[in-house]
Amino acid sequence: MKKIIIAGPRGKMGSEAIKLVQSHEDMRLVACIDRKNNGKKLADIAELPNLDVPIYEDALECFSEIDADILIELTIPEQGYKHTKAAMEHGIRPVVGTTGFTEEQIDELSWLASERKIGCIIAPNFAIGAVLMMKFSQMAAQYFPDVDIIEKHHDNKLDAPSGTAVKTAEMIKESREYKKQGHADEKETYPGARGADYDGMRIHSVRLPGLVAHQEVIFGSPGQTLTIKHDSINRASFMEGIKLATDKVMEIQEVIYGLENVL
Ligand SMILES: NC(=O)C1=CN([C@@H]2O[C@H](COP(=O)(O)OP(=O)(O)OC[C@H]3O[C@@H](n4cnc5c(N)ncnc54)[C@H](O)[C@@H]3O)[C@@H](O)[C@H]2O)C=CC1
Ligand SMILES: O=C(O)C1=N[C@H](C(=O)O)C[C@H](O)C1
Repeated sequence: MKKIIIAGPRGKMGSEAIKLVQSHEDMRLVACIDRKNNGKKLADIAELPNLDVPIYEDALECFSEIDADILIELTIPEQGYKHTKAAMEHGIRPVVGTTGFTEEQIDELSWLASERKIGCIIAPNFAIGAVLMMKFSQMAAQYFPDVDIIEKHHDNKLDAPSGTAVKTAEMIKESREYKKQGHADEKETYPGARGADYDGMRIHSVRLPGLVAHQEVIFGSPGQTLTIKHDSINRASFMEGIKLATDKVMEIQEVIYGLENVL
């Protein structure tokens, strides 16, 4: 039985993750970390399930008092990093969905995990379809070095580009020969028109109400284009990946960055 703490229980992902834990007999929710409601139980909060599970505002207090195996981290970048680091320092294995961590932060967490010999999984996207979209894009980039990534999300998203777009670009970089795209003399009439530059390829972030999480990777070469596209139409799409990660994180003693390394 894996004892689980969820950070961000009132969020769109956190509330879905509570349902995930409740629906599996090999997992038990033992606490939540929220930015308010300290000392209350989940059952005291109208929008949360009727569970006798304590809520902590202070992650350190939670990790010291609660006997847990895994932290499922689904909050915001700055806080998520602190929670992840502190969890490992308390012997609790993080499964991190929160995006927006810097490369340096991921390196720091990798070092900590190796030193403490504790597992941690950081996955910018837990949807299996999104992982396949990234893998297919990595394959295609071998033959099509000209590529634009267009990610589209709801307008409550804090980080841009999305964690998925960053991971896609990193994976493409591994198989694509460097190329600075577009016209050598091109100029932006309005700054940002050509998107973010990652290793010569372009990333565009769309933020609109009504969207959930969507990405298109468009490749072009003379006379043809190839589009690889994935849509999450609701947050249930991420739950199978979170479940896989909670199983895997118990077996490893390092940071795994990306669900493609778990499947
Ligand atoms: N890896 C993946 O597959 C996915 C990752 N995400 C990421 O997960 C994170 C959460 O996404 P959503 O649930 O959509 O956002 P949300 O805005 O609905 O929820 C975030 C929650 O974090 C809570 N929070 C903020 N500061 C906190 C603190 N100091 N302590 C505890 N809780 C705090 C907020 O109260 C809120 O309930 C984001 O970073 C998002 O990019 C989202 C969807 C899928
Ligand atoms: O904030 C979101 O919603 C999502 N965030 C992740 C990201 O940044 O890639 C995963 C998914 O796209 C949903």
